[in-house]
Amino acid sequence: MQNASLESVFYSQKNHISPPFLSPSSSDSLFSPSPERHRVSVATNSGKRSPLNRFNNYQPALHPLRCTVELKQQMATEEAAQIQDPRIAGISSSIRVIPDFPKPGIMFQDITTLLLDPKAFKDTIDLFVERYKGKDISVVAGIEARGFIFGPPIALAIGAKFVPMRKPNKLPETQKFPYKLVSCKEGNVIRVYIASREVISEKYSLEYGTDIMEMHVGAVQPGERALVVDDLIATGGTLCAAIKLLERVGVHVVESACVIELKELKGRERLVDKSLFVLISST
Ligand SMILES: O=P(O)(O)OC[C@H]1O[C@H](OP(=O)(O)OP(=O)(O)O)[C@H](O)[C@@H]1O
Ligand SMILES: Nc1ncnc2[nH]cnc12
Repeated sequence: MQNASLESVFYSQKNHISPPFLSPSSSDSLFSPSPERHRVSVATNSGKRSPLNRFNNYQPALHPLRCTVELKQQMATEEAAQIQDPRIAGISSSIRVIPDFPKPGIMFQDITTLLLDPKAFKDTIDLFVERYKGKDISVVAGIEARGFIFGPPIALAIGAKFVPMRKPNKLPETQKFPYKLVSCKEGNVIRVYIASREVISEKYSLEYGTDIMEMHVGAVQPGERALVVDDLIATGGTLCAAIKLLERVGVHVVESACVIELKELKGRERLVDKSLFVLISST
């Protein structure tokens, strides 16, 4: 079997960059059980790295749920089949890492340098589009702020609408009927305030703080199939909040897609059985 040689391609790279990865725990029908599922092309890893790029310790992305004795053999086979796409090295080397931003101890993954590189940016969008085109996804939900950069071009290319998942108090709410007048027993008219149902919110925790995410309820319909897009998964709190918001209004989240995964923060574990696809994974 060609596993040995493929593994050596994987592990001998100086720039250990993980291949695109689909959580096998996904019960979704995004991909048919055909060989297409893990189709990728051979890695050359020839892209030049920026001196500021600290993504220097990559390894193949493994889903924690896969780490059982029973699945070891299957894992080895699947990992060997996940040959890197040559475009990923260029994308990885275009990302800058800023130490101690926004707080001491945080290695900030800055995708603005990826955006300055048209090839890396296009390759990033293309890799996602190739994965999601024809998968019956009607909603791409992008997370503020950096999900607003990657989400819209993916949505346009796959023929889906784009729904922004915003920071609090940014989405306009309908204020037309903030209350209704109701007669009570005594014949008095009282004012009953109605919570606006235009925007729903989820509070969540981050690597460096907490935040609230909001979505317009009417933007999506129950039963729609959504892809959640962001630049990066760290602790997974942000993606969890986005998935919760969509599921609260009856949307089926097919998968979440990020450019970067910070594996050491174990966000994938927090997603439990929700499928996650990333282009680049760091340890
Ligand atoms: O997996 P998590 O621990 O939840 O972190 C990931 C989130 O953190 C970053 O956004 P940030 O909250 O810094 O907001 P910004 O994009 O508006 O700067 C990043 O763009 C993700 O959205
Ligand atoms: N290290 C990091 N770099 C960029 N965005 C982040 N969001 C959470 N952690 C981050």
